[in-house]
Amino acid sequence: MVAESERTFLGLDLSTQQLKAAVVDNNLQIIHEASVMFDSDLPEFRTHGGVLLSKTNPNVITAPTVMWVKALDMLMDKLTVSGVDFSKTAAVSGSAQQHGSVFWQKGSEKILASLDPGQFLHQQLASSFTVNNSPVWMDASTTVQCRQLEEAVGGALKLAEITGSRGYERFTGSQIAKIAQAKPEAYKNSERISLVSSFLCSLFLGKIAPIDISDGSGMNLMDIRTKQWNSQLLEVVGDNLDEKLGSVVPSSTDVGPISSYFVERYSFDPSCRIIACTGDNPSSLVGMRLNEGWLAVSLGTSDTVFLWLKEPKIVPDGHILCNPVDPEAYMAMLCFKNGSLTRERVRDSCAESSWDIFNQLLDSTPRGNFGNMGLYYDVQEILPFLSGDYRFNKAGDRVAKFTSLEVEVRALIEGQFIAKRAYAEDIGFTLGKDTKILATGGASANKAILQVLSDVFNAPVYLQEESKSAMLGAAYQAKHGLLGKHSNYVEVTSCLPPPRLICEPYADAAEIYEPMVERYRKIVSSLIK
Ligand SMILES: O=C(CO)[C@@H](O)[C@H](O)CF
Repeated sequence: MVAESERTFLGLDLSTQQLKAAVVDNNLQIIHEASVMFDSDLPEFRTHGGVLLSKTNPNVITAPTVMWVKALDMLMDKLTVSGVDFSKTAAVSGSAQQHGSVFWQKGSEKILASLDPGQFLHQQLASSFTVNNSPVWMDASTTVQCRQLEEAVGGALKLAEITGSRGYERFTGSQIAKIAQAKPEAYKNSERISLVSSFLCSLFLGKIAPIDISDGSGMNLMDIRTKQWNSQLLEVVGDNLDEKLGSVVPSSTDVGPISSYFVERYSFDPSCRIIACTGDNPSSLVGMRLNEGWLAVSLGTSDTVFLWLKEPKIVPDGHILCNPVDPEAYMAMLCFKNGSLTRERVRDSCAESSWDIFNQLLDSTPRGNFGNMGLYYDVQEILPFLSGDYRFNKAGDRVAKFTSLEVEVRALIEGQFIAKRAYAEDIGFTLGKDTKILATGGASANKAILQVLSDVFNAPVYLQEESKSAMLGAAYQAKHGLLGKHSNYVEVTSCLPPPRLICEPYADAAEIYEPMVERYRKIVSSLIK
């Protein structure tokens, strides 16, 4: 057994474009990192952005399962060469792209349990999959199967109420249903079906690992309240699916000792424990150390709002997942497709493509923007389901353009954050005096934008420096899971520096933005109908 002060934790993130890992010390400080980029480090698989695009159907998007296995072989060698002493690793956990699925060939569990430490994993597992190219989250070819799942339980809202989301093409239930319908032999010969996260866990465990409740919430198959598979939905998807999926476990579950393969090949201590792996978004919540009362806003190409919820409220286009650190709580994900690309479009058209000019224009207009409001969508938005630009003046009339560049810039930023607040409140987030906002993602470097975020939510905004929140969340989860039930995730991560306070709301923020949120809701309902 490794001494507490000496022990380390290994966290991995099997994302769309790469497999990366961090080794952290007992104080959760990174001491080693490595990554394998699928496209450039494994060119023999000929992926683009880590995936394969079908030549016949642009909606069919997969990834070679064995590529992920070979990437782990390479990653472990990179970590070994960089001097990692795996004998000190007390626990391992991982995160992975959500919704993807891995179909294990009959007999593969026996192979996993008796791997030869003298050979690479990929050499021994090359024939262990009935579906060689795993469906991944970018696939959009399962609309028929989405409707089948919705009809099975009484409609889209009912499916959302049971599983946390209405039917989505990328969700695993529809993907498995498509395999069962289009490749019945492959489905029949699959002894187990994993998510990408539980597949990664299986490689370290030396047997098929259970699906965790948080990533399991992204399948349209699991009841998020009972944490059990919904039998009506499993029946619609395929025969004996419950046996193929196995039972789910809480996300910080210690699922067993590390496989002897890793002990003998990489000198892990046999006492090293494997903690359940989970989806990249739940793992990001862990890595951001999100807690009750906090709301995280990831400002990237698309914007994502992460919420910690005590109880779920269902909105037709939000995602409710079981919480990865507190199995009695929930988390929500609200995805807004029109994020940084739309901010850049307005920057280019109003501010000569300069963020400095953009920020000057933003700072030169008052909070509330003289009563003007705007909604800007370059691509079909999810929340709300709209595309195009919509501008409204103080009188509430829709106008083709605003009177000044400054008004346009502020209308964009206020409109984006007012939408986020409206949907966060709709899904059950209660804004109060203890509310704190955690900003992350590329645009969180812009303080002028964060000030508007703070004013709209009437809450202080903190900055999450770390951009690798999913991978670090896995490393933190490894320690949290090892310490087991007695451990409190807040205490486990209390050794880390607190997020940095960036800005606080102006005193008039509440009186200005509360009416604007209500006005936003009225505008959207008038546009949607
Ligand atoms: O589909 C998603 C979440 O629902 C994506 O964030 C994937 O998890 C990215 F890998």
